[in-house]
Amino acid sequence: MAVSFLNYLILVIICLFSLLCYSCFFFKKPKDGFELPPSPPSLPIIGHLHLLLSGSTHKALQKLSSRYGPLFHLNIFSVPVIFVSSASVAYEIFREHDVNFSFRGTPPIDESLLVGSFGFFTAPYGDYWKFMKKIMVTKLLGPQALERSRGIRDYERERLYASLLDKAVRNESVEIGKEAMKFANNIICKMIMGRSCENGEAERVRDLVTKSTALTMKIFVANMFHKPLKKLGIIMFRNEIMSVSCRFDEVLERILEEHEKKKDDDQDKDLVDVLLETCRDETAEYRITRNHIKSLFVDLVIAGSDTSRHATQWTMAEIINNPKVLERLREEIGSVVGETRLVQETDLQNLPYLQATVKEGLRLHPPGALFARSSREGCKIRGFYVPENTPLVVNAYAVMRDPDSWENPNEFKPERFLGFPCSRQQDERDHALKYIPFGSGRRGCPGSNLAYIIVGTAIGVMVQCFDWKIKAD
Ligand code: HEM
Repeated sequence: MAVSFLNYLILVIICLFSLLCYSCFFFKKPKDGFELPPSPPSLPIIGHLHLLLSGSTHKALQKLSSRYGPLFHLNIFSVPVIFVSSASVAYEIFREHDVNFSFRGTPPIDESLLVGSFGFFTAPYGDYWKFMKKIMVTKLLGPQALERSRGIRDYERERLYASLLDKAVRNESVEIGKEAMKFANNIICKMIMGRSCENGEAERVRDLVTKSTALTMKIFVANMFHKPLKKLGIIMFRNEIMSVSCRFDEVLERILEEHEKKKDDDQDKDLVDVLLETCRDETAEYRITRNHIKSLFVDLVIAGSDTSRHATQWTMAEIINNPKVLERLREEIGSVVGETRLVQETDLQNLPYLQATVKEGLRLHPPGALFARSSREGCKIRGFYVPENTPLVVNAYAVMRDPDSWENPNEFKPERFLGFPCSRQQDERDHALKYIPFGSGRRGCPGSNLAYIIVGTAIGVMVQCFDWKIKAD
């Protein structure tokens, strides 16, 4: 459905482009002596656009990389986009050009709370990003902040167990994705806005996260084409994106007002309280507005909920299809936790095989299979030229299935993450470079520790307490 709509839209764009002189959209020519990375033959006007329209873009791009190498480019109309598909090229970029690629390009719709210009995700690497990252780590995602919010996750873990038990007793089928989404979303909402989440707001937010996730492809397309199309006065998918943004705005305005009504001497401050204080503080290192707070909230729930859902769902599917893995997980949990209590997040450090299983699930099925950056300045990679302001997409799916880096890359083998008998540190370093489900460098995911806890405990509970069988359609 989404693809046919896209096809229609692409046709409209092609017509527009053929009517207009598009030479003004051409990127600067490569610097003397250096060429762009290799590229497949392209079609007139649309360039390689058709290659990106398959259902599984990351797989289509992986195929192209086996033909054109780990660093190649595609032209979308006349805009070159660079693609990275091997651990060694990704390593070169994150180690030698990390600052230059710590940008994500300009957002398609400035005023939107969804990937707009107030957001953290889209913020250029600079003062605002550094200021918000510090608050995010100290108040939400760093080790001490995670320790303070453990009670929230314990409560949600019990609720997950109760919900699964209820269905099991009634012999009902379970949609793992739905349960995992609810679990992750409740945790993230409560960690950010504390009690306000209890008045049914979490459900409304979850519904909006689902709508935003469904918009992902359109946002990606809007992002790619907004530069040339803006010149024509066209902003793609504007109405749909703004409709979700406005609904987020309504929910979030209510939450902010509720926080403002709270007494000042309330010691129990959540992230929203801290950000509202910063908003009022005229001497703050960086002056933020209500829109910055709302956009950060939107970024965090979108970045954290659906990714955790995806990881839990796929890892459980692999476990159910690999009975030996399931058996070993049960044995490990049984020997560490026993049968009289529910597995909890403090157990995770003593459950290496469960941790390895989650890592392997993320390797084979990364929720962020493609993540995008943009070059601030022109630079040289592997002898090729990458012009300034050029989108660069890292294919984490291809990097983590690269046969040069992984033995039997398409097999689900959690054992590959179990300790390294000799020269441990060097092996661990090598692993870190080719294992990028959370990206890498300055703009790498700040929520990876929380994600491991959410996915690890959800899978722990599902494996410890229930038998699973795939329902035939
Ligand atoms: C399994 C779960 C998750 C996966 C696979 C994942 C993956 C990613 C990836 C691939 C990126 C882009 C990294 C890059 O450009 O190098 C990212 C960015 C980000 N993630 Fe996650 N993520 C997950 C969970 C979370 C959670 C739980 C949160 C917080 C609640 C979160 C917050 C963010 C933020 C704020 C960014 C933007 C970082 C920046 O631009 O500086 N993520 N994530």
